[in-house]
Amino acid sequence: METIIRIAVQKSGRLSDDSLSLIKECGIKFYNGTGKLKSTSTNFPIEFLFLRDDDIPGYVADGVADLGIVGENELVEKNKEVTVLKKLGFSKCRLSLAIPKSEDYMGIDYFKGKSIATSYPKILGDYLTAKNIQAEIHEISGSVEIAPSIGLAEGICDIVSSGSTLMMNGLKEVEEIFRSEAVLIADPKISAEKQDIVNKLLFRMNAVQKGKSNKYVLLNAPNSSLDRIVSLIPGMRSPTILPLAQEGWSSVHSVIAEDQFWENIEELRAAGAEGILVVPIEKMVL
Ligand SMILES: Nc1ncnc2c1ncn2[C@@H]1O[C@H](COP(=O)(O)OP(=O)(O)OP(=O)(O)O)[C@@H](O)[C@H]1O
Ligand SMILES: O=P(O)(O)OC[C@H]1O[C@H](OP(=O)(O)OP(=O)(O)O)[C@H](O)[C@@H]1O
Ligand SMILES: [Mg+2]
Repeated sequence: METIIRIAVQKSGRLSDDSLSLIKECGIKFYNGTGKLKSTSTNFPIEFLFLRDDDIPGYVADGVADLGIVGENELVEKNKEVTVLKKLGFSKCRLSLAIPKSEDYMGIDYFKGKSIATSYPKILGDYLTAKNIQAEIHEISGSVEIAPSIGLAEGICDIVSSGSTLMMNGLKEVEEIFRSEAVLIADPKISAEKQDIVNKLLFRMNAVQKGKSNKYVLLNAPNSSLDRIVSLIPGMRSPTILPLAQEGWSSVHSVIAEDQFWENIEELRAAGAEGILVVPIEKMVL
């Protein structure tokens, strides 16, 4: 029988769209119609399980799924034996302590003897222990931001991204206790045959991620500036240089890192580059 791997992804929520887009960008085709909780790819030996994110670390640790995509917050909270293969760069958020806007806050001692509502009792408990704060942790599974206004707790510890949910509920963020993003996790006891398939998937994911974090750049420059320009955008091996129809000018093609983009462009212009085009890269294999 053909070996096939299983990946657990969130059925619907903050991780779902980016998880599925990443898999599609890896060229893997599958059906994910509403209500379908299991699906097999038509062109890659992988089966999908669509689950609540809370269950993903446990399924992977138990070997029910070989891989999973989950937030680091959920992974640390569930404290299961899994291997983190890769940070995925999406669903970035933080776990923070928040209190009613009207309260004065002078520091973490504020929480001594207070009650705090959260869906992350382990992460919060470990944090409070490390800070030597005794507080009562009130575990609830969702809509945590409502807790202070209904008298359930004095503060909360929950996920924050833009901060708008806190604001809409009359709360202010006072301590960030954990930073999170989506990660690809694996069962540490995976077989060698399955590991081969995982490696193929990782190769594709790396190519997609590298493509996203780099740009293809094309520009024109006087030949006298070429040395300087080549030193600014050395590219993968070295830039391509093609002569323009106009005497004394060349076209330079190279790759630059997205996060150095604006700095590079300024320096390239100062070095005499003009007609600069920057183009997205779909995949990049080094
Ligand atoms: N506002 C946000 N911005 C970015 N990432 C977020 C945000 N909220 C949550 N996340 C990340 O996405 C994960 C899933 O969040 P979501 O709100 O979809 O979970 P959920 O409601 O527990 O879903 P499920 O029904 O699967 O249990 C979180 O554990 C966190 O890592
Ligand atoms: O800082 P913000 O940008 O407002 O994001 C934070 C909110 O996002 C998440 O909830 P989500 O909207 O996913 O709904 P849920 O509570 O149903 O999971 C999280 O639980 C916070 O409540
Ligand atoms: Mg959940």
